[in-house]
Amino acid sequence: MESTFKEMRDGESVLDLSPKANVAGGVEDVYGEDRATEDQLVTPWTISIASGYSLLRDPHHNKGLAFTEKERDAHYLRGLLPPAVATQELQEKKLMESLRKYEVPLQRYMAMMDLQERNERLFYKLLVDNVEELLPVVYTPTVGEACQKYGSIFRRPQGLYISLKEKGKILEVLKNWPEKSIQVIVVTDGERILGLGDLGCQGMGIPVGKLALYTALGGLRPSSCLPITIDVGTNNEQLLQNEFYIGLRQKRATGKEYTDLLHEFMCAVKQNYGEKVLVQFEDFANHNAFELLAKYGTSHLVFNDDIQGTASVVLSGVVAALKLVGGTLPEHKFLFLGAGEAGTGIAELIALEISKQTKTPVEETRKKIWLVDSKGLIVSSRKESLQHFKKPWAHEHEPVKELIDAVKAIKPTVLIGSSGVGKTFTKEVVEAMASINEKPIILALSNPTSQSECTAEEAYKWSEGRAIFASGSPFDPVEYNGKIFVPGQANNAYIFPGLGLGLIISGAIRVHDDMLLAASEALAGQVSQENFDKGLIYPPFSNIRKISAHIAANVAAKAYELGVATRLPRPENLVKHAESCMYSPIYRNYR
Ligand SMILES: NC(=O)C1=CN([C@@H]2O[C@H](COP(=O)(O)OP(=O)(O)OC[C@H]3O[C@@H](n4cnc5c(N)ncnc54)[C@H](OP(=O)(O)O)[C@@H]3O)[C@@H](O)[C@H]2O)C=CC1
Ligand SMILES: CC(=O)C(=O)O
Ligand SMILES: [Mg+2]
Repeated sequence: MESTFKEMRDGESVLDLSPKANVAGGVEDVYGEDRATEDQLVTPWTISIASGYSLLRDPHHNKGLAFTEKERDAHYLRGLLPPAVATQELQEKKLMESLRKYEVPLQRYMAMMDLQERNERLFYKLLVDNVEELLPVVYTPTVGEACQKYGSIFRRPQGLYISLKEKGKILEVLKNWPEKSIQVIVVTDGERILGLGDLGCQGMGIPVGKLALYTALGGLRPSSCLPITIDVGTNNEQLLQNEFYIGLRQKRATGKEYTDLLHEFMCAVKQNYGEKVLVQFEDFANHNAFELLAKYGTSHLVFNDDIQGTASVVLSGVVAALKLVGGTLPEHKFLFLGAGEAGTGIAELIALEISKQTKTPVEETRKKIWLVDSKGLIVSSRKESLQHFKKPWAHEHEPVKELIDAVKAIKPTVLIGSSGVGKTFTKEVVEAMASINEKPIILALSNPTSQSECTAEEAYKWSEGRAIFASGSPFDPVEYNGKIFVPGQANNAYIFPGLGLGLIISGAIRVHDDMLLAASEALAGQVSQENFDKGLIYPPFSNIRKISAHIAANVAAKAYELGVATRLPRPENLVKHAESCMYSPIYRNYR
């Protein structure tokens, strides 16, 4: 059965620039943030959606026990629900209580995914209101375990799967997706999922999780977000042998077969959604990631979260840390363990910022930054055999094999872990940093928690409480010598939701490095004295929607300044505008 009813829906309206809806025809504008396009201002929203039993099974519109008596009458729900009517707040309380009873994180993840499938608004209400508690459930570290076990826990498909079988038909596949006005795509090919390696098709947990954050943290509409996994096979033998594996059972396609499929995908995306859809590359292996970004960066609105988002968040953390450790950015010296996407991406953005501050060529400012890969310190004698993204970091120095020797030789003030290998910041390494620096900055970025270069407790204990520490996955506060130390989370989740929102509200058609710097500056500007007093270099995630609005505003302002914004005229107050565009998960009233 189908009924026609009017609601103020989070349709194509949210990110349009038209004035607030005051729609004739009685649509209930109960929530201030609802917006409407100009068309809708003329024609009242009247949409036909399922009613009765099907309405209860439609996650976009289902409200469970929160359907009012009137709604139960109007939409054929009588008898399909028990008599009690609950508020969204009561539903939220009940769900949080039951989530907290699960002892196994993966059970919490599955409960959250079930909720997303059952009642989307309630899912986002929980996530927005309990972000610090639920981020580790829907995101790192638990999403890592979920991807590893994705086949076993698979119930209903989420997102779009594009495999080699769909070669030549990708446009048709995109058209199968039920939502038409897509604004952000997060796509992976599953080859480097967090620090867990090649998880093939099971990497889908990552685009799904990242896009949940786009909505909860950045206010993008759920219906405008599309998670995609491109399946070209996997080289993970364990998965290939696993009877529950959900992907293609073959080794990864490479070379022309791979690039042709990706090219067909990128062309189909532009053809189907236009040039203003943001494509976020996520967790590709570095041998493809840099090339894809370079190849499509000039023709599409693309962003690589691991290279660019991470760079922006880490630069922000380091700039904020200067308030605690003193000195200017150009006065600091950086050493990385890991010279891949994250490591070289961060290094390049720091070098760019120093270059802007000192008006020195970036070739010069790079000399303050050193990287160690699996073969040791990157030095000029290795230049010939290095991958292209490492070459700019091959400075004059004698070969050094071990990290500890590199720390002693380079004497960095900032040590950044981006290797994907856990426990590599040993006691000796942290002690060496603490002997060189009064307040060493130590960032263990690798995810999930098992791959963190060291724990928060180790960083504080081994540095005798002097380290300024942050990590990619969250750690609890640590008590050391009677003092509580609160570690921050240096994760690109601070940046991509706000950056994406800024690109969308300005209608940007390209991503530019200056936007990453603008995002970074906005984030650093949100760290309060109270945060600094606790040793934090990032603001708490509980303020993330406000933080995202500031990031979005800075990014949009840069887009207008660079002439790549297409939404005109430019709103005067971009922060307010960003806030007013954000999706609210509060239930709508139906009539
Ligand atoms: N906190 C955050 O927001 C983010 C965290 N990350 C995390 O960073 C990690 C790396 O990601 P990414 O840069 O994309 O991965 P890449 O594969 O691109 O790079 C990994 C780098 O680490 C080096 N490496 C591997 N093993 C060792 C070792 N034992 N000793 C020294 N170096 C080693 C590799 O060396 P070689 O080149 O010689 O193989 C390579 O240079 C992952 O765990 C990921 O989860 C990534 C993005 C964001
Ligand atoms: C956080 C993230 O993007 C990663 O670990 O890959
Ligand atoms: Mg990533």
